[in-house]
Order: sequence, then C-alpha cells, then structure tokens
Amino acid sequence: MLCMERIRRFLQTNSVQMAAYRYIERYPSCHELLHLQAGKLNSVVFPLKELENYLNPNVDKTTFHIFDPSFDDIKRAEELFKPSSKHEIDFFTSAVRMDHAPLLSQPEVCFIGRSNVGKSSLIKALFSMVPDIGVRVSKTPGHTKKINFFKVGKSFTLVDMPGYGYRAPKDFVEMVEAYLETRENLRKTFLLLDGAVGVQKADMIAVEMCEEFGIPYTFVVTKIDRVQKGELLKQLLQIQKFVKKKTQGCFPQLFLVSSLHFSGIHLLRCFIAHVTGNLYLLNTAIKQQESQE
Ligand SMILES: Nc1nc2c(ncn2[C@@H]2O[C@H](COP(=O)(O)OP(=O)(O)OP(=O)(O)O)[C@@H](O)[C@H]2O)c(=O)[nH]1
Ligand SMILES: [Mg+2]
Repeated sequence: MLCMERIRRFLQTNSVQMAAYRYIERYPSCHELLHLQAGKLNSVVFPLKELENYLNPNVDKTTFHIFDPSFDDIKRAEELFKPSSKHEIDFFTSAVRMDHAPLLSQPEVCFIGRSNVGKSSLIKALFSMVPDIGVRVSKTPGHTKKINFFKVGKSFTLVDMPGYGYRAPKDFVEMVEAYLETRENLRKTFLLLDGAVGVQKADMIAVEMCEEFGIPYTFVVTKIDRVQKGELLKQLLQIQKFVKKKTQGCFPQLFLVSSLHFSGIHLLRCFIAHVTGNLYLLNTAIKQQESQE
C-alpha cells in the first residue's frame, strides 16, 4: 500500500517514463513490487488498455486507440506541464460574461460537464507539477461559478467552466453558450461524464451546444477509481454507442481518468499538447477518424 502511494506521488511529479527508474533508485527495497507495477504503470497511463482485457473479443475496439502515443511522445508532452522561469503556468483571470473574457491568441481547451463531475479536480491533476496553482475543488456541487482561465506559458490556455445541472449558476447557459459559440481559438472542448452514470439528460445541453456550433469535443470519463470494472465497461460501451449514433463532432475515442489515482492524466496531457499544436507525434499516427473532426 505504501509502495503504491509512493508510485502515485511519483507519477504526479515526474515524467512517466522516468518515474519507474527514479522509484527504483530511491526505494531499492521495493524492486520486486515494482516489477509487478510495470503492468500497473501501463494501466495508469493507458487505463482503457487494461479494461479492454475484460471485454468480449467480438466487441469492436477500433475507436479505443485512435490517439495512441508512445511513451516518448507522452514524456515530451509532460515538459509542457512543467513550469519554469521561461514557461510560467498560472491562473490568469476569470470571467462571468464573455465581454469580461480575456482576448488571448494562444490555442485554448475547455472543460465542461455537470456540477461535481470532477472538472476542477481534473485540471488540478493536469497541473500537479504546479503545486500552488490554486484550482479549487469542492464536495459541494456548483462550486465553480466563473469561467477560469489558466495560462500555460505561451503554449495554450486551459479553461475551467462552471458545471451545469444541480446548483448551476443561473446564467450558465448565457455564459457558456456565448463562450463556446464565439471563442475562436478554442481547439477542443472536453465534456466530462461521471464513469458511474455515463451520459445524463443534463449532458444533452452541452452535447447540443457543441453539435450546433460545430466545435470539436471529446468525452472524458471521470472518477473511474470509484466504479467497478464491469460497471465501468458497461457505461463505456453505452457512451460509445451514443457517440456513434448521436454525434457528429465528437472524437470517437473516450479518455478515462481518475484525478485521485492519477490514471489517464499523462495520456490526456499528451492529447492536449497534440490538439493545441504543441506536440507533433513522432512514433505514432492518429488514424483517419480525427481528420473527420
Ligand atoms: N474518487 C474520486 N473523486 C473525485 C475525482 N475527481 C473529483 N472527485 C471529487 O468530486 C468532487 C467534485 O469535484 P470538483 O472537481 O470540484 O467537481 P467540478 O466538476 O469542478 O464541480 P463544480 O465546480 O461544482 O461544477 C470533489 O469532492 C472531488 O474530490 C476522482 O477522480 N475520483
Ligand atoms: Mg469546479
């Protein structure tokens, strides 16, 4: 348990490829356990790969690995999320209306979803190498009331949104709709779904906005640490079916994350680096589907 906790901390603070080696250097007594953890490390980085072992071989898995970077690509993407004197990562500003939103030319990605689905926690996990960044999370739904902008050097901006559904700010639709419709440098909208419940009625507001405005979006399945594998797989297949049958602009691959256990965070960082034009993938190709976006 102690070793797992150490690995988790390492994964939060170190690039993924080095994490295992540094771990061995610092905790040689845990060698054996780490051997066991080689697979574990893989499942932390690619949570979907571990899960698909439990699937019936007849299930179509073609959309599972459209974005399938190598460890090298993932490691290079990590550099973008590490602050330095030349690459400051910090909260920039917040806005309650679009005319308050900053005019930024760098590419942007935003995170939307029901209140309490884990948007702010995910952003905090993505920025785990920036300990004082000040992303606020709460057990109480409806915590984030404004559109919060975080600058990642000159590379891109990451935007945390208020949630919709229970205890949403009353001007949510005006605020978020205007943002999604007019933000010219918005490269990707991440729409978060709770792994325990999948697509809910309230999510249709966000899906319809993305479809209507023709903006590229991707589902991120959150809190996967809280759901049993069988149940999670059931939800994933349902979400996939939804994507295939009911959406046009949604990226077909689902991204799974646990902000608590840090699963899927490195892969998502790499995807963000890629979609914002900051990472050219060396060792892999994004398959055809993405070009349909
Ligand atoms: N177990 C577990 N809990 C999580 C995870 N992500 C978030 N949570 C918890 O879910 C609750 C809500 O998290 P937030 O990140 O504040 O959710 P939000 O979507 O930003 O919520 P609003 O700002 O209210 O819209 C908090 O109690 C978090 O600790 C996760 O991956 N695993
Ligand atoms: Mg929040």
